[in-house]
Amino acid sequence: MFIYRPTDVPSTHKSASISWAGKQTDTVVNKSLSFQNVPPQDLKEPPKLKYLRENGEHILGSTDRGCSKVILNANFIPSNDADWMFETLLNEIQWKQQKNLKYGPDYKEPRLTEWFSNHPYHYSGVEQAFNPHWHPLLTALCDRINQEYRLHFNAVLANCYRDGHDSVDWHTDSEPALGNCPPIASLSFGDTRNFDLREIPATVANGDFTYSQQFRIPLSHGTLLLMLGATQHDWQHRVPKEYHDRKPRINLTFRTMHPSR
Ligand SMILES: O=C(O)CCC(=O)C(=O)O
Ligand SMILES: [Fe+2]
Repeated sequence: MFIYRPTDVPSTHKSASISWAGKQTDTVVNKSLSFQNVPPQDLKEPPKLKYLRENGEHILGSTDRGCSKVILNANFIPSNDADWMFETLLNEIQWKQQKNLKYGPDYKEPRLTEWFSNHPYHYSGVEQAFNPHWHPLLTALCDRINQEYRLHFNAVLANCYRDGHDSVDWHTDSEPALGNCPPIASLSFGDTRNFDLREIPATVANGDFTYSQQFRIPLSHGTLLLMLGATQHDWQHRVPKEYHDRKPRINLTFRTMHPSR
């Protein structure tokens, strides 16, 4: 790509002397226009949003912290089981709308949540009290994920998105209590919603994500997504609001709490 800039170019012609108001002028300068090549960094195109839809492991990227990757399993819960699980969780969890003090004293999160763990959880302006009263279905799902993927989850944040206006903004799940490079398992039920990931630039100081790699993963009924390696340090994620109607969706994010940290 080129950028158009006018430049002063001395005439290469042996110009005839020009007389103006009785005076001779010897130098003729042509105001001409030329195209100059501009250094590539000014012209970088923002990377295109890439969709991840295939089951299996996807490497997002790698930094000195290590590799960031996700594992997608859209068949983790067959749809007939996912149907009754969704209804059970929708009806039997004590959903509440939390305040998020990061955005002001009266700001309420645009979704409903409930936290299950022997420990309280504090994340970006929200305080979830400890709640050891796990729903038996959550215990069963946590045990199954721990066994199949050899993980040690002991906490779950349940999210309910009532419609397309509910969302969660860009964030990482990297609170100190989750330890270094925490694995997170996310299990979805109900309507499909987009799950976006964007790379945190090495120089994040100005908060400019224009040139960050970005992935979009549509998460459907019964889908398990594991976020592993350095994903919580090097990538942010969100569930954006939708312009079209969406039916309710429940998402369970399983985490490992290390209370001593
Ligand atoms: O709903 C989702 O898929 C993501 C939820 C999430 O990022 C969170 O609870 O931290
Ligand atoms: Fe998250």
